[in-house]
Amino acid sequence: MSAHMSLRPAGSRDDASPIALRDRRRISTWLFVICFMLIGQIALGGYTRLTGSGLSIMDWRPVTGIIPPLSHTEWERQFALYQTIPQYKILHDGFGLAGFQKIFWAEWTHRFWARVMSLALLAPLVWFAVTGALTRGLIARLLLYFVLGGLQGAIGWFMVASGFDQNSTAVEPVRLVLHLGCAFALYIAILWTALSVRTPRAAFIPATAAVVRTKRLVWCATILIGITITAGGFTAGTHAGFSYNTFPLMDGRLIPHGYARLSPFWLNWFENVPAVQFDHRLLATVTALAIGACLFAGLRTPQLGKPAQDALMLMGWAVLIQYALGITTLLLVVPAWAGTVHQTWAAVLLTIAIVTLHRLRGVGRV
Ligand code: HEM
Repeated sequence: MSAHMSLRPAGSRDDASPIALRDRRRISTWLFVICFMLIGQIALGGYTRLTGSGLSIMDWRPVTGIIPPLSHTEWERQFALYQTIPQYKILHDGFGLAGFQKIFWAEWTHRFWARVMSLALLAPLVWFAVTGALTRGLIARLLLYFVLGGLQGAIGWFMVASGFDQNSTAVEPVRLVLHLGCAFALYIAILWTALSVRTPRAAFIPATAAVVRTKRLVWCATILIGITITAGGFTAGTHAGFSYNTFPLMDGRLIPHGYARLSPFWLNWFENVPAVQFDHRLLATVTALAIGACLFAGLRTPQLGKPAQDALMLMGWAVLIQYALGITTLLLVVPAWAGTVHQTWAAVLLTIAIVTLHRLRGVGRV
């Protein structure tokens, strides 16, 4: 927050925002909590997928589904349903009711957390709206996020349903990526709103050539993070992390044998395991280099100001950690903990990139 704003008494309105300062703090803190909960949900989603738990609840009851089985008969009914799908026979055959309950609770917790989040968004939204703390524009935007959250639940079900098919033992990779991509898109939107409510007035940064170049680089790096995350979704969806468990070579070669096995060529990027894994490695490397370029340009440009430079430094550390987590996941052949941390840290890296872009909003703006 700028010194200009902090000099104003609590409850006063800043020129750039019709919302009172005290309310802005409360509203943005609430939205940051939602963001934090969303990162938790991304982690839970990763854990559910990596433990093979995602197909354990075979019906979709958005409201009453909050109640887990309460009797032995109901547990048996749910288990019997699960035993009819191919995944049970291939992945979990003979694991008994206790084994089923374990995977059930993972999926149930993922769905439960989604319901808790929707309440955590709706209840304060109604309160803030009724007490006049929100502008009409913000109410409309937050209601839209609520609806999109519901849609995300429906997309989740659309993904899960693809795993019940008689010919499949897992969900369709494209649907997995859709579910993951929409989660990240909604997360970015809520985070951006939270940041903008907290700091409606962007700090002025002179639009020198070096500043403009750095901002463009940060945009490129952020888009690359998004593309690498999508490629990570296909890596997870096709189970590509379970082969070629060496780095940097894949089966002794830089570009794996059989990269272009499928025809038409573009199909390899989505369905061909060696190509999918190679692409994710390559994109991750290009992303890390792009962030390195942002740092190189940004740290030599004092006009950017300390907040933007600090964010750039964090981005550098975050991508190094993410790269190392990716290699760890691969070399250890995707244990649930490593895959979950790798997926969750992708959200942290994206968060830092969005915060950096937000701090660069004021380039050329007086
Ligand atoms: C900027 C760097 C990176 C980003 C943003 C990133 C992002 C992601 C994401 C989001 C996923 C999970 C997608 C999902 O669960 O649906 C994933 C999966 C994966 N990534 Fe990365 N990744 C990066 C670097 C790397 C590197 C360097 C490697 C290894 C060389 C790697 C190996 C893997 C593997 C093996 C999986 C599949 C794990 C599984 O089945 O759960 N990643 N990545």
